[in-house]
Amino acid sequence: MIVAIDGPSGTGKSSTSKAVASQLGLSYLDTGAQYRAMTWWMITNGVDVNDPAAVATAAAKPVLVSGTDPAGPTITVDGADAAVPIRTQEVTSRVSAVSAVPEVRTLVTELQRSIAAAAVGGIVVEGRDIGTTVLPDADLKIFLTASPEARAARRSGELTGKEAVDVAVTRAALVTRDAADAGRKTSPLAKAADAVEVDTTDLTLQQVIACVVTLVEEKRAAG
Ligand SMILES: Nc1ncnc2c1ncn2[C@@H]1O[C@H](COP(=O)(O)OP(=O)(O)OP(=O)(O)O)[C@@H](O)[C@H]1O
Ligand SMILES: Nc1ccn([C@H]2C[C@H](O)[C@@H](COP(=O)(O)O)O2)c(=O)n1
Repeated sequence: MIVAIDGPSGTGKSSTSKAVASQLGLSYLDTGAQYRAMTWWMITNGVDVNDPAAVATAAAKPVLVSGTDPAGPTITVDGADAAVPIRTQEVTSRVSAVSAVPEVRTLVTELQRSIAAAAVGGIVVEGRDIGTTVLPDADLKIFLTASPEARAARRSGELTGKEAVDVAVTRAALVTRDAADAGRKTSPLAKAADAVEVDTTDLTLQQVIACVVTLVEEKRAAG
């Protein structure tokens, strides 16, 4: 059972995918974490992320390793734990530029396919182009959506103290990132023609998880 979950930022892909994978005994892959890890490596190694040729030349250098246990997914770069540094604002603001470079996408897509092929018990893979490009033969494809207002409110709720930013600022940042991800030439953020769209705006996370679990079980029963 291969489940592809795509959608814009903050629609609940990671939370839903991890919970669904845990409940159903499947592996879990966060492909956004891989693009973030690539971006972090570029920044750390002084590569100009706004220079696609420089990014393309460097893309094969970092060794990315993803752990696929949904109870504790991991990501390392050249053996170093990258789980925390890939979530900084600096990485978030630069990841769309790095992930738009075709050479980066070719390498990361190959890695994702090899991880999915090795997950003999099945896997939930979440990202932007999983149903359209990475795993077009996935058994089930889901495309999560939510209004920009709902997504910004969710994201702002995660930040406290010094980190806290205005909801309007969060909304503007995620709309800008979605536009870059949907507008790039190579495997943009898109809904596959055969994906089931789930609008999560007015659903709780538990309702979204239950909905996706039901869709997977229906697919298994049919299949
Ligand atoms: N249906 C929901 N209702 C309320 N909050 C939700 C819902 N789904 C997810 N959340 C919360 O919204 C935030 C973003 O969720 P999550 O990280 O799963 O989204 P995402 O689509 O993976 O985002 P990104 O693509 O930016 O990584 C989290 O704090 C999560 O707990
Ligand atoms: N399959 C994917 C997954 C992610 N990306 C890019 C675009 C996102 O802005 C960025 C970070 O993803 P997130 O951690 O927010 O899910 O990575 C992509 O191009 N393709």
